[in-house]
Amino acid sequence: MYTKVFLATAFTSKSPKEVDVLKDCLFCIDGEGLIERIVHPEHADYEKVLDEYIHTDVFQKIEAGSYLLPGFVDLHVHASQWAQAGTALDIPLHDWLSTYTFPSEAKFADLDYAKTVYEDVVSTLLANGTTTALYFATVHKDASVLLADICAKRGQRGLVGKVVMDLVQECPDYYRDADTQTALQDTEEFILQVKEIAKTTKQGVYPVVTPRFIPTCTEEVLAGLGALAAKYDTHIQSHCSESDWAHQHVQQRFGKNDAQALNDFGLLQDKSVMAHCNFLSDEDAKLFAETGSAIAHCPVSNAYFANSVIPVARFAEMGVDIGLGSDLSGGFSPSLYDNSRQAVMSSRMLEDGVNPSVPADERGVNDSRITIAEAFHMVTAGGGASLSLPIGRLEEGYAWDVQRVDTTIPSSRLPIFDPNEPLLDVLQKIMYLARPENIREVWVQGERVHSRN
Ligand SMILES: Nc1nc2[nH]cnc2c(=O)[nH]1
Repeated sequence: MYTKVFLATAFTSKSPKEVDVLKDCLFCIDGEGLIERIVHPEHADYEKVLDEYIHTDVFQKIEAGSYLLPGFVDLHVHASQWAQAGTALDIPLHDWLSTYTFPSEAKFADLDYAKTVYEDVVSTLLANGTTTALYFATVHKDASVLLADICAKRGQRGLVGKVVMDLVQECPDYYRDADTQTALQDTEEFILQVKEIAKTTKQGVYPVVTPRFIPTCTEEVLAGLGALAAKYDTHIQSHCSESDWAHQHVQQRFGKNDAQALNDFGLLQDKSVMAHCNFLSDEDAKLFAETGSAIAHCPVSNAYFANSVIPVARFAEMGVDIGLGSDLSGGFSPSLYDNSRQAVMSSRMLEDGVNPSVPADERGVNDSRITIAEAFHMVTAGGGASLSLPIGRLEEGYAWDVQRVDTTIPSSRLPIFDPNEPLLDVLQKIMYLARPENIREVWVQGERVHSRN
């Protein structure tokens, strides 16, 4: 017996560059919220399965004009920074952190305030089609546990990190870990508490070891965090080679690139996701591919803070796992649709170049462009592979993490006039033009967690 059966037309990524259209398929969901079977109209038992379920209350027909897409995976989001989204994007990263972000994050010592912001950001991401999020919380252990608890209760697959920053010279007195030992002890307690919360969920919540970035961390804490991640087999997240300033800071301190330094501390492994990575050398990218570490590409944020466009096409070609991150609030938008659009636009600017006074053949970087299908891959299957979780694809054995996009709502700006429009064109229009209003239902691990009537 299936617990749910959907009759729908859906899109899923077939390969990094190709999309599969699943037309009028039956998606059969098991009791754990996994896709047990996808029955295509040409399968011999299609009519039999349809007849068996069509008159039951576990059957749902997705009406014409609505399409199912895998839920999106946000590989880099500072949940606390939702409170300052859209502000101060005109100043450099270092100033933005010290004048806006650290004071704003310090407020999360207050659990009531943390609850208000965290409930809102989790709901907002779900309403934007984001079913899995890799979150930075703040340095505060209790508020970070609270974020994991809110994800658990709202049904979002949250991977949550208590942020570690213990380097006295680089962190303000009002906002850092008390000392190195406390940072490590708080992280260990945090990991254990989140593992307990995870037992109460169907979709899973996960503790993530989270050194903010090398510039705010002592060597002792970085090594200790690498050891904790190994001990508890957790995910790891940080920022890596984001901007000229951050990249050079690590070079000056260790005489090597960020990627190499992170690896030396045991922080690059299969469940590591590093944000930005704009200044990775080819050697660094090889290290990412060899260790199975992933890049969280944050194209909106990068336009403000990264001083460059990351060559994702080259790194993908080298075998690095890549997904997309909203990077609230270096990126102002909670929508991974917006980030997919920006990923394509930024890649085109890298390929063509941006300075009109330079001759065309010297202006850009060849073979840098990505298509919207590649962005769709990054925001779904690429995100799932980056986290080593069975999510981001509509395939048997994967979680039923799905968004229903209705292209027919009256306020929709989706110009679909021809009922026979090729479905791959419909997907392109959805990726470029859909807004939260179009996202009518969202499921995580088989449970409906958002609906808009
Ligand atoms: N974009 C971004 N980069 C960082 N580097 C260290 N902390 C941050 C942060 O909060 N946002």
